[in-house]
Amino acid sequence: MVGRTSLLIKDMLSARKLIFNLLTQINKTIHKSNNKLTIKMIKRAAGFLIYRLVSSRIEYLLLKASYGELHWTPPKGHVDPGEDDYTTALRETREEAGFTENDLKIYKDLSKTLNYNVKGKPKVVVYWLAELVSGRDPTLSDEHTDFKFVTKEQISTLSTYPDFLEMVDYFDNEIKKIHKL
Ligand SMILES: Nc1ncnc2c1ncn2[C@@H]1O[C@H](COP(=O)(O)OP(=O)(O)OP(=O)(O)OP(=O)(O)OC[C@H]2O[C@@H](n3cnc4c(N)ncnc43)[C@H](O)[C@@H]2O)[C@@H](O)[C@H]1O
Repeated sequence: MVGRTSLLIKDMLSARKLIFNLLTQINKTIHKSNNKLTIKMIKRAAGFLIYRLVSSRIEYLLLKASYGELHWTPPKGHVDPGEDDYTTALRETREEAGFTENDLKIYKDLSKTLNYNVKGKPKVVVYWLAELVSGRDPTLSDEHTDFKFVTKEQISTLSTYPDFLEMVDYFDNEIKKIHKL
């Protein structure tokens, strides 16, 4: 009896481990606290930190959301089921700013991933760096009411999230190397 019980417990533990691994693979996080397992869906989004050069000044594009806290972010949005991050970044940038690949020089090898919580749920956002080469202004959708091209210093008046500002710092240094500024 004792042997059968310990076998059963062993089976349950392996089953739990199997479920844990499977759920992790399908993009969920599992948190263990007070011996209880809770599962949180991870929201995933992708976009581009778009900059333009005006003489040798670097200016970044931010869009003002028409909902919620009316926050400012680069063009980005949720990854649809079956879509890869890069395709999402292109689609959302086209939908939110009207820019296609023809408007941009995309640095596919330069990307940053931000991890933060929205309403208690984890969110992952992948940004690639892209230069606006067409010189066009964005065409906004109804998700945004305004846009601004701002310098790195001015960004902190529109967004105060430390990880976002660190990312801008990182890209700013890369841009200076690319253009030998
Ligand atoms: N409150 C709301 N009311 C009505 N409709 C809504 C809504 N929120 C979303 N929607 C709908 O969802 C759609 C947007 O979807 P998408 O356009 O597909 O996705 P998104 O850009 O990732 O959404 P969002 O702007 O919410 O994301 P962010 O992480 O910047 O921002 C999400 C939150 O995280 C905060 N945040 C942003 N960056 C952060 C960071 N680095 N660290 C911590 N928090 C951050 C923001 O301030 C914001 O509070 C809209 O069309 C709208 O219909």
